[in-house]
Amino acid sequence: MRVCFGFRYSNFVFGSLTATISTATLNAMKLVTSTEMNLLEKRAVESGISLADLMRNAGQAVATEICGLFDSFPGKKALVLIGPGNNGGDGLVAARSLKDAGAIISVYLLSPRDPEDFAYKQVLEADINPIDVQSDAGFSKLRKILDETDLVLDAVFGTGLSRPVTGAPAAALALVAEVREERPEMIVIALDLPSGLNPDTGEVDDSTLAVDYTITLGYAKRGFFLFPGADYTRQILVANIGIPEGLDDDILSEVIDEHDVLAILPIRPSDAHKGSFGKVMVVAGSAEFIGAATLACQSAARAGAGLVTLAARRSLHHIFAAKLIETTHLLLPETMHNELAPEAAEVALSKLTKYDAAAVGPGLGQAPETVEFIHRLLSGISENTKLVLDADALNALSLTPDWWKVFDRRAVLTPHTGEFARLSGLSIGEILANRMEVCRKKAALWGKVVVLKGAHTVVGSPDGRIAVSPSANPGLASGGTGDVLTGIIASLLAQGLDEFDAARAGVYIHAMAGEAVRGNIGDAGMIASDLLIQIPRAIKSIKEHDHASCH
Ligand SMILES: NC(=O)C1=CN([C@@H]2O[C@H](COP(=O)(O)OP(=O)(O)OC[C@H]3O[C@@H](n4cnc5c(N)ncnc54)[C@H](O)[C@@H]3O)[C@@H](O)[C@H]2O)C(O)CC1
Ligand SMILES: [K+]
Repeated sequence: MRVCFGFRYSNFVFGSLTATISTATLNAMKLVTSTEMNLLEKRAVESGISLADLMRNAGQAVATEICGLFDSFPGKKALVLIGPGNNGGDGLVAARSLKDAGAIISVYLLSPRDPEDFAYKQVLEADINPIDVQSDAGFSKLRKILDETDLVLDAVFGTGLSRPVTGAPAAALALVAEVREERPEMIVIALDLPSGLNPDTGEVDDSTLAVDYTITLGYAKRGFFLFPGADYTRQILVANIGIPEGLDDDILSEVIDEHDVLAILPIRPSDAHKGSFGKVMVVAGSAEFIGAATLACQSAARAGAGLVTLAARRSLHHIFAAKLIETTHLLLPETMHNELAPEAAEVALSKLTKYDAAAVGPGLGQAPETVEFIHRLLSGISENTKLVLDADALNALSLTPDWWKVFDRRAVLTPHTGEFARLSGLSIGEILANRMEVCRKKAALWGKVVVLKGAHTVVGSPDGRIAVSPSANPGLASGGTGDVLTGIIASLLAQGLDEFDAARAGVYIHAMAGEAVRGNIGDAGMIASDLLIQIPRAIKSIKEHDHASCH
C-alpha cells in the first residue's frame, strides 16, 4: 500500500509546492541519522532478516516506486549508475526488477564490483551487461545512453559516503547534470539519497544532483530537511524495506504529519459554549508594533479559542479596539513617558488566573520599563496558565544570565534564529550548522518546548523529541508571520493541548496556511494577515483528510 501525506488544496506536501512525500510504512515519518539507520539495520538483522534480504527488498521497493511514477512503464529506457557500496547493490537489484517490469536497462559501473555478489549475479542472469567505466569505453557510451534515456537512477553513494566525490563518480554525475540541462524531460531519481548529500547535516558535494525524486529506504533522513540538502531531494518517497515494526521506538525525531496533528487536535462538541474552547490572553503590542498584537489575537481566535483578550497599553486602546472587534481588552497602566508601567504586571496577573493560556511578547518593545514588566509578569504567572513566549519576551529573558534557572516553569518558546542566538549564546552559524541537534539540546537544557523557526521549523521537547515541519516556504519570511504562529500555539494550549502537541500542531497548521496562500498568490507578496482565514481552513482540511484521495 502506498499512503500519501499531504495538504489537499495544493499538491504541496513536503518542502515546496511541487514536493511530495509518500510512504509505504505508517511509521516512516520518523527522521533518522545515518547512525540511527545503521542501528535499525543491525536490529533488523538481529531479528532474523539478512542484509541480502534488506538489499533485495530495497531494490525491489525502489523499482516498484519508479514504476508507479509512470502511467505506462514497459518500454521505458532506464540508466542505473552503480557505486562501490550497498547503495550500488540496491541499484543492481532495482535494475533487475526494472528490467522484469519491462524497462530497457543500462547499468553503468563507476567502481569495480564483485561479480560473485548476489545482486551482480541477478543482473547478469537477466542478460543485462553492465558497462564498466574503467574497462569499457568510458564516458562516450554514457553520453550516448544519456541522450536517449527516460530516467536515471543514482545509486552511486548512499549513507556510507565518507569523503568528497572525485574521479569517475564525480564525472558521471556532472555529465548527468549537463545532459539534464539539454533534456529536461529526463527524470533523475536518487536511490536512498542524492549521492554526495550528507544524511545528517544536509551538506552536499559539488557533484550532488538536485533530483526529481528521492526514493529513500525505510526512513527519511535528517539531511532532507536541512539546507542545502533540502533543495536537492525534491519529491521524497519512503520505500518500505521490511524493517520490522517496533524496532524504532527509541527514534525521537519525526516529520510532523497530518495523522499526528489529526490525532492531537481538540474535539469540538456540538453543544459547546465559548468557555469550552479556552481563554487566551495576549500580552503584546506597543506604539511601534501595533500589527504584532492584532495578528496574534486574530490568529488565536482563528485557531479556535473561545475567548481572546488583548492586554496592552492603555493609550493604544482606541487603535486596538477599532482593529479587534471580537477581542476583549485589558488596559494596562503606563508610565509618564508612555511606556508600559512595570506594575502593569500585577494588573495582568490579577486577571490571568481566569485564562487557560497566555501569549507574551509580540511587539512589546524593549524599553527598560517593558523589560521589567515582562520579568515581573513571568515570575508571577501561575503554572495553571499555559504559556507561549515570543519576540520581546524572549529578548527580555536573554538579559538574565542562565535565565532558564530563574524562569524554570513549562512554556513554549518560539525564537527565530537571532532570538535563539541571544537565548543560547550560540552564534547564528553554530545554530544553522545543525538546527535539529541544537534545538534538541537546548530544549532539554532549558526544560522548555522550543520552536526554532525558519525553513523546516524544528520543535524540540525537553524529553529529547524533535518534530520538523515539512514546509519550507519563502513566502513566510515576512514581518508578522511569527506573531500568527504564536497566536495559533496559544490558542491550542488554551484548548487543552500540552506544550509539545500545541507547538507541533501549531507549526503544521501555520505551514498549511502558508502553503494555501502560496498556492493562490505565489511566494512573493504574501503578508501575514493573508494567513488568518487559512487557519480554520487548514484545520478543516486536516479533519477531513481522507487517505484514499491521495492515490
Ligand atoms: N541501512 C539499511 O538498513 C540498508 C541500507 N542499504 C543501502 O546501503 C547504503 C549504505 O551502504 P554503504 O555500503 O555503507 O555505503 P555506500 O553505498 O554509500 O558507499 C560506501 C562505499 O563507498 C566508499 N566511499 C565512500 N565515500 C566515497 C567517495 N567519496 N569516493 C569513493 N568511494 C567512497 C566507501 O569506502 C564504501 O566502500 C544505504 O544508503 C542504502 O542504499 C541497503 O542495502 C538496505 C538496508
Ligand atoms: K544514491
